[in-house]
Amino acid sequence: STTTTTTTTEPTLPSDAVSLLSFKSNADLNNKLLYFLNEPYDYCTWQGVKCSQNNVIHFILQNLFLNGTFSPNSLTRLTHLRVLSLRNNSLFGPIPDLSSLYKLRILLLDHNHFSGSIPVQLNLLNRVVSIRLDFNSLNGSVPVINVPGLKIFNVSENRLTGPVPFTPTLSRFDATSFSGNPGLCGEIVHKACDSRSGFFNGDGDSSNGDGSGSGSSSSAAPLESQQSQGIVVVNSAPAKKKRGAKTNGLVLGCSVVIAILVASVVVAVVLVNKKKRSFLRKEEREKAIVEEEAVSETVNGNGNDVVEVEAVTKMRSGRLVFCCGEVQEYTLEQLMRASAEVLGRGSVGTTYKAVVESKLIMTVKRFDGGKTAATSGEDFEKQMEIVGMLRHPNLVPVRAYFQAKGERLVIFDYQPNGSLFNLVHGSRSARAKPLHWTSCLKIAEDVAHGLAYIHQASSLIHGNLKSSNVLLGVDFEACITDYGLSLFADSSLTEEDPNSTAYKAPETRKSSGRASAKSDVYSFGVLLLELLTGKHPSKHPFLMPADLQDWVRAMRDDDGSEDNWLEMLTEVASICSATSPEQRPAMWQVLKMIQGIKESVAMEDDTENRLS
Ligand SMILES: Nc1ncnc2c1ncn2[C@@H]1O[C@H](COP(=O)(O)OP(=O)(O)OP(=O)(O)O)[C@@H](O)[C@H]1O
Repeated sequence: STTTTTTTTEPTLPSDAVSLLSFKSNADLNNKLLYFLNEPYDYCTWQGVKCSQNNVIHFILQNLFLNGTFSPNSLTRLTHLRVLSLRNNSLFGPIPDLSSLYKLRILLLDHNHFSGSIPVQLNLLNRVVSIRLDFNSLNGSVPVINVPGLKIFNVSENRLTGPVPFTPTLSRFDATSFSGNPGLCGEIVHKACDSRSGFFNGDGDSSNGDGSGSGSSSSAAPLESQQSQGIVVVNSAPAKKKRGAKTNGLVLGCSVVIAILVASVVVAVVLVNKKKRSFLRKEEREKAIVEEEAVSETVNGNGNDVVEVEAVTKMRSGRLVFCCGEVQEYTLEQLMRASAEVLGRGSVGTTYKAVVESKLIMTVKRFDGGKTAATSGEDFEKQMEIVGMLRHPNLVPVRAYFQAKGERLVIFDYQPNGSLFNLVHGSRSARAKPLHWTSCLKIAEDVAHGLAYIHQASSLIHGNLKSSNVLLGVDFEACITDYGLSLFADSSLTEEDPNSTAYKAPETRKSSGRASAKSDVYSFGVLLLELLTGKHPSKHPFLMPADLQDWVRAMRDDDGSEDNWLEMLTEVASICSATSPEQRPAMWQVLKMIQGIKESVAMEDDTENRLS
C-alpha cells in the first residue's frame, strides 16, 4: 500500500502537506489524526483542514485530546492560514512564533496546557481579530499588543505576571480578559502595581496632578489614547517626578474637581453597564460572534457551500430552535448581542430580561453548565421539544431554546408585572394584610388551570412550582413558568433554599424521590396557603386540618366576613398538601373544586344582591 503516516519531508510533497504532517508528528502523540499521504496528495480533505486553491486557509482541530507539542516550523509555514483553532486539547510546551502567518484572523489556542511566555510576535499579526490563549499555563508578562482590528483578546486563567501594557488595543478589553492571573497588575485589571497605593481607595493618587495614568511602565502606548478613547483611568502608581512641583492650592482645587468628575463618570459607567450588560459575559458573547465569523470565513473560502456552513453552525455555535413553528424573529447573533438585565439567579442558572435589536423584549434563562451537565444534549432537546409545544393562557410560553457545548438557553415571553412572590411578599410590609380574597381566588384558579393543563396535555410535570415561578401577565393573569425544567437540575449540586424546600412533597425530599403530578399538587397546596396567609412557606407550621383553618384565619386577621370561601379554599390547600400522595386529588379535580368555590361565591353574591 502507498498509504503512509510518515512524517519525513520529501521534497516532492506539497509544502502545506509537509507542514501538517510535521505538526501531527509532534502534536498528536496518540495518533488520533488519520493523515495519510496518497497521490494525488489530498491533504485538503484531512480532518480540520480547509483549503482554497490548494492552500490551507483553516486549520481547526478542537476537543480532540491532542496530546503533544506545537512545534515551530510546522503550521507556521501555512502562510495562507486565516483561522487556526487548536482549542480544548492537551497541547503542552511553548507557543511558537506565529508571525509568518500574516493572514491569520482567528487564533484560538485556549484550554490547553501551553507554557512559556506569550510570543511577543503576536503584535505582528496585524489582521488578527481574535486571540484566545485562556486556560493554559503561560507565564511571563503580557506583551505589548497594538493591533487595531483586534476584537477579542483573552489570556485569563494562566500564570502571567507584571503590568498589563496599557496600549490603545489592550485598553479596550476589560479585566475579564486577564482574570485568573493573580500576578498581573495595572489599570486594566484594577490592581495597583505598587503595593503602597490602592487603586480605587481614594488615597489621593488619582489627584496626583500629573494627569498621567499608566501604571504599566513597560507600556509603549501613547498616553493620550486614554483620554482620546474616553477611558477614565485612576492612576495606581505614585507620581514620582512631578508631585513636588504641583502642590499649590489651584492644582489641589482642580484635583478635587477632577476627582469628583472621575467618580461621577465611574458611577455612571457602572450604572449603565449594570443595566445594559449582555446575558453572556463579554468573552462568551464574542466567542459566539467569532465562531460565526469563522463560519463566514468558511463561506468566503469555499464559495457557496451552504450545507456545510449550516453543519458548522450547528456544531460550533449550536442551534437556536424556535418552538411550535414560531416565526424566527431574530438570529442567534442578534440574541447574543442583546442587552440584558439580571432578573434573578435561580437554582439552575440566571434569568435575564433581554432586549434584542432594541425592540424585542424577552426573558432568557441561562443554565449553569455545571448544574445541568448530567442531562445529555439529546435529552435536553427532547424535553424542550415537549415543553416548547405547550400553549395555554396560564403558562408563560417557551419560544425558543439553544444549546451548544457548555451553553444552554431557554427563551420565554417577558412578563411585565413581576412574580406572585413579589406580589405577596414584595414591597408589602411584614404586617401588611394578605391579598384580597377575590385576588386569591382568581390567582388560585389561574394556577390550577395552568397546572392541570400541563398534566393533561403532556406527560410533563412542573417539578418546581413556587411563587417565583408564577408570573403576572399584562392583565395580571397568573402564568406558570419554568415547567418541565426541573428535570435538568442535578439536585446534588443545587443549594437548598428553605423557601423552595418547603414546596417539595415529603416523598421527593429523599435523594431517591422523584417528582410526580401528585408532588406538583402538594406544591400547589403550599402555594395556596402562601397566597392566603402571605407567609413564606418556610414559616408555615405543620398543623392538623382543623388547626390549619384557625391559623389561616388568624393570619388574615379575619373578622368572619371571609368565612365561607376562606374555609373552602383552606380545605383545598389542606387536601392538596396531604402527606401521602395517594390522598391528594389530581390537578383537574383541584381546578374543579376551586371553580366550584367561585361559583358558590357568585351565587351568594347574587342572592345578596337580590335580597338587598
Ligand atoms: N418570563 C419572565 N418574565 C419576568 N420575570 C421572570 C420571568 N421568568 C423568571 N422571572 C423572574 O426572574 C427571577 C429569577 O427566576 P429564576 O427562574 O432564575 O429563579 P427562581 O424562580 O427564583 O428559582 P428557580 O430556578 O428554582 O426557578 C424570579 O424573580 C422570576 O420571578
